[in-house]
Amino acid sequence: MNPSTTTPSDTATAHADAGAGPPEGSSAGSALEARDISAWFGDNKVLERVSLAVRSGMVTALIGPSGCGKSTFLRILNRMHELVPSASMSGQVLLDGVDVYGPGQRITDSRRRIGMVFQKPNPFPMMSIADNVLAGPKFVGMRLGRSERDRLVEECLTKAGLWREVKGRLRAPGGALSGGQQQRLCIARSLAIRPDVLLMDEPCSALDPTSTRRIEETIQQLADEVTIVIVTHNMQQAQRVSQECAFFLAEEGTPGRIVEYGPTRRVFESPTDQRTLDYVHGRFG
Ligand SMILES: Nc1ncnc2c1ncn2[C@@H]1O[C@H](COP(=O)(O)OP(=O)(O)OP(=O)(O)O)[C@@H](O)[C@H]1O
Repeated sequence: MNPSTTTPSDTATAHADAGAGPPEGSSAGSALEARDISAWFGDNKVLERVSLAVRSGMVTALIGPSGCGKSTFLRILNRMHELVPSASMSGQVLLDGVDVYGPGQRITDSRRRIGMVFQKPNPFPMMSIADNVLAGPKFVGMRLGRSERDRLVEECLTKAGLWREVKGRLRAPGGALSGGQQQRLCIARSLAIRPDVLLMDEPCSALDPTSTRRIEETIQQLADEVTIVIVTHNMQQAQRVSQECAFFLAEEGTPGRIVEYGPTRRVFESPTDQRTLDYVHGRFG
C-alpha cells in the first residue's frame, strides 16, 4: 500500500512506499511482518489490529506518545508479551513468512532469531564482560568450543563498537563499565545468538549524548546485517538512524494504532496525516 493512501482508520496494513525501494546495499536480515495485532492487559485493549511490514536489512523506528503501545507491540514481536500473566493478543507475526505464534513454534526459537535490547542497560553486573557476551548463546543452548567462544566474544564486541575499549579487560565485571558501554555490551550479548532481527526499546534513553551518538553509530553499522526495529521518543534520533518510521497513536482512551508509516524522511517532512505532522513537530505527546 502506498502511504499516500493510508488514512487514519486504515490500520489494517501499513507498508512503506512501494516505489521507495530499499537503500542501496541493504539486503541482509530477515523480513518481519505483523498482521492484525491486537493486545490486551486483562480487559484493557491497548493495540487495535496493528499491521506492519518491516523490511529486511533496515532500521524501522516506532514513534508516538507515551502509552500508545509501542513497547507492547515490540514485545509481541519476540513473544515477550505472553510472559505477563494478564496479557493476551491476537494476530500473526511472520518471520520470513512463518508465524512465530503458529502451531509447533517454540518461544525459544523466536528468542533466538529475534533479539532484544532494553531501555535500561541490563548486563549481569558481577559476570565478566566476556561471559556477559556468552550468556545469550549459553541460555539458548549453543555449544561452543574455547576458540569459538573467544572468536564470538571479539566479533560481537567489535560489532557493538566496544572491542577497542574492553579488549584488555575481558575478565572485568560487566557492572564496572559506564552506562553507554554497558548498553553496547548488551547489544553484543544480543548479537551473540546471531539474531535475524534486533528489537531495541528506547536503547539510549538512559544515556548521555556522547554514549547516545556512539550507540546510534553502532545501530547504523549493524543495519547491514540485522533488521532493526527501534522504539524512540527522540525525533532527531528516529531521523538519524531509521530508513522507515511508523507513528503510533492511542486517541482518547482508544487502543493504539498506526496512523502513518513510510520512509522516515517522508513521514517527517511531508506526512499525510495532520496528527503525524503535529507530533513530529512537538505539538503534542
Ligand atoms: N504490564 C502491564 N500491565 C498492565 N498494563 C500495561 C502493562 N504494560 C503496559 N500496560 C499498558 O499498556 C498501554 C501501552 O503501554 P506501552 O508501554 O506499550 O506504551 P508505550 O507507547 O511503549 O509507552 P512509553 O512510550 O511510555 O514507553 C498503556 O496503557 C500501559 O499502561
